[in-house]
Amino acid sequence: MSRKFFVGGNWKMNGSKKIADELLGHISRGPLDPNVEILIGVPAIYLDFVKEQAPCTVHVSAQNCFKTEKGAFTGEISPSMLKDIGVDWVILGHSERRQIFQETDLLIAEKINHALETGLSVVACIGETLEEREAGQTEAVVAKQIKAIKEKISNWQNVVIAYEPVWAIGTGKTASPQQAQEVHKVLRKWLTDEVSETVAQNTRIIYGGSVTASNCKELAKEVDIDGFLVGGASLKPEFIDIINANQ
Ligand SMILES: O=C(CO)COP(=O)(O)O
Repeated sequence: MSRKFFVGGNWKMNGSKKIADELLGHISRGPLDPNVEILIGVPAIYLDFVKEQAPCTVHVSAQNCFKTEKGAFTGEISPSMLKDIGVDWVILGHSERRQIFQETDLLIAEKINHALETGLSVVACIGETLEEREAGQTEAVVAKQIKAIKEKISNWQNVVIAYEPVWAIGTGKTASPQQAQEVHKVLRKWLTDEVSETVAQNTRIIYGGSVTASNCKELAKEVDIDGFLVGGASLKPEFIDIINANQ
């Protein structure tokens, strides 16, 4: 199994130049496990600033982008603009985009396709709400979300899947290692059945939702958890401990 552990920090709409300097300071001082691929998802306005200073081993990522190269789409940024400033990654389909900005499965899939075609790598987020979980629909919901993506893309090589149950995001209520593993396993089986065994074995499936320094080690032990997408704790020094969860 060759999946490199992957830890992303999603700053969401937080930070300032001063805070970015501080966070980059923590990351630069490390120590960072060399066997971990690291990403920071930065507000678009600070991408250039952060890119200038981040260690070259850390991927600097956008948190969103649109589905076309250019045009009359006021307020949007395109994958080719990201490439133009040297940003090679984007987080797409985050539940906050889905819920607050009403992004649909189809729009997200189109964005992922265009980002990949432009040469970006993508962290593609999926996950069920509390209501859906309580109704026993978790597997059906994540299958529907991943299917929408599959229908628009042909190459999974530059895709990391982030399973982020909505009820665990920003709530302090982490999925237990067993709960997370169960869904990751379902997703890997889905990839085996619907895409290929190779894609299933090679695609990282990372977990997000109230990951902290104190719960990351237990989560990291699960066979199908290949890393994390971290919100709140990525704005704190403990992000380094989460990067090093496997040590
Ligand atoms: O949404 C998340 C990462 O994208 C998770 O956020 P929290 O870690 O703050 O729960």
